[in-house]
Amino acid sequence: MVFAKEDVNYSLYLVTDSTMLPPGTTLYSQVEAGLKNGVTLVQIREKDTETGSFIEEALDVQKICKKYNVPLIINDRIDVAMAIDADGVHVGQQDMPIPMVRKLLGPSKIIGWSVGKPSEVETLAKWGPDMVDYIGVGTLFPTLTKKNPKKSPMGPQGAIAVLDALEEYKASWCRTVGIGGLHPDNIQRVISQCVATNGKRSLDGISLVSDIMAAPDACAATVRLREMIDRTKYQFVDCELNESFPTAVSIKSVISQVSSNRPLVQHVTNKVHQNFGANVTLALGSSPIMSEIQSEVSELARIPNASLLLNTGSVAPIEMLKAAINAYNEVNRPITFDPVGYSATETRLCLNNNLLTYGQFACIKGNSSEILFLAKLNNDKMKGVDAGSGKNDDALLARATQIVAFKYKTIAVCTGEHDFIADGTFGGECKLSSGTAGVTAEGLPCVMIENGSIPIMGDITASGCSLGSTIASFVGGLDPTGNLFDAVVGAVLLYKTAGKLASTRCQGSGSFHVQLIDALYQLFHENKPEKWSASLKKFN
Ligand SMILES: Cc1ncc(COP(=O)(O)OP(=O)(O)O)c(N)n1
Ligand SMILES: Cc1nc(C(=O)O)sc1CCOP(=O)(O)O
Ligand SMILES: [Mg+2]
Repeated sequence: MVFAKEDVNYSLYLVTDSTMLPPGTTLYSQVEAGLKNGVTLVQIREKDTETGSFIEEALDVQKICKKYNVPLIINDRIDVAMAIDADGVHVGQQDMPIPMVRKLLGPSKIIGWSVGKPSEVETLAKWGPDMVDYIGVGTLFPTLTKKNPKKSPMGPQGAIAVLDALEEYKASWCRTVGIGGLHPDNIQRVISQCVATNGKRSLDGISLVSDIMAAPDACAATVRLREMIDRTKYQFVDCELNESFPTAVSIKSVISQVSSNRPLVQHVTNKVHQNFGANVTLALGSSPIMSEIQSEVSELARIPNASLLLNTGSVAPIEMLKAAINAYNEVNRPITFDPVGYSATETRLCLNNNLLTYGQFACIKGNSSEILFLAKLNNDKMKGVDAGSGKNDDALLARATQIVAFKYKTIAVCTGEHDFIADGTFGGECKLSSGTAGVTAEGLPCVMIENGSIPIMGDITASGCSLGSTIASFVGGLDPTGNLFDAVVGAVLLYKTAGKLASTRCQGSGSFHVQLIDALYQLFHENKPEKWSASLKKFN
């Protein structure tokens, strides 16, 4: 049987490995369980099997695939693929060159190629549409399955670079599957985030080994994977993600929800911010906990209305930070991410990029330098952890905010004299192949908040960090019917109004600290957003 290439369904692509079979299972039982429950493509990959046995196994797997009308791909071994008339092969950068593979297999067979960087896309584009039919984009996340890996994990941002290259080199025929460390806890985020910058394509499928091959119940594992892949809504927080334009009424509602729900706001943050952040949180009717204890993050995340503020000025070990991200993502509780001093040092850059790859954030907040760098629009080394030197125009900052929101499918906040807030969540929509239907960063909802400059804000410690506390309180206090964008915008409007009010009441930076907490407390409990001095306008 020859499968028409355009009919190949890459959505759930099982790659076999008999070295990880649980007791009581076989290569065939795992493959059949997968095929029965939604696997759409199979690759036999048995790196430690002699040729004779490999052919026998391949023939038996082929029989099962035929029962389910699913194509069979052979890993590495073109000779075996020819010998059993398989539907195609998958080769990597160190295997037989693609043009030779195509010459041996002929035009109708499916050829897959491992791709880890844009330059390899340029090569396949030069070969043209008759060579590579799909690419395995990886290694996305760390995995123990592939022995002596030659590539370090690329994360969703690395996959985006590969998708962008496919668009740049106009390789429209080439399909894509993500591979490497894919499991139910990250599949939806991968489908949601791995979108070409032009919005015109996302991954065509999820390819994996251990989640099925090592599963004691491969049927249940496949059912769960299939359900995750087919879900077109990535509800990473239990509140509304639909597009909104915040109003005084909607922000009033947010504050009422925060006030009645009294969220627990776990601060993992720098020492300078801890005390002031706790007092800001209390002023906002919320309950702070400054815990960096790894063993309790799961319990804290499960407390009703829990919210995590992850400020990477913290000195907590990265294992604790990752455990916190996992814990809150696992229960769909919001994480506000503040990549303090994002690029000030190599250490911070590496840490922040590692964490950005590791989890889904409800909000990413930064000053203009951090946001510009995250958006790759400004490679200037930052001056310390304060905003970089030089004045950036509003259009540039708005665009940078939209780019960050799009890249991480989050609410992005850029703070400065004017604040910019962009919503890149797409209402939680996530789909294989079609990307964001051509919607790009520039098309994202973006608002600008003005309130005149408040120079004294820069004369106290933790003023920027404490906006993070405010955002984390607001997003944590939402009801399930509350709107995430409303909460973030409301938090920034309140914080800026309080800063302006405090600056008129204080005698200097010392009293400004106190006045800022008083102003936050007063404005929050009054809950009259229509009277706030900070103004909001649509930036696009
Ligand atoms: C779907 C898919 N993607 C990538 C690979 C890796 O292939 P390769 O780089 O050739 O490494 P080995 O699998 O041969 O170890 C794959 N097999 N399938
Ligand atoms: C076969 C393979 N190729 C990879 C690549 O990056 O090219 S990663 C990988 C193994 C993936 O196994 P698991 O789903 O168990 O993480
Ligand atoms: Mg190979």
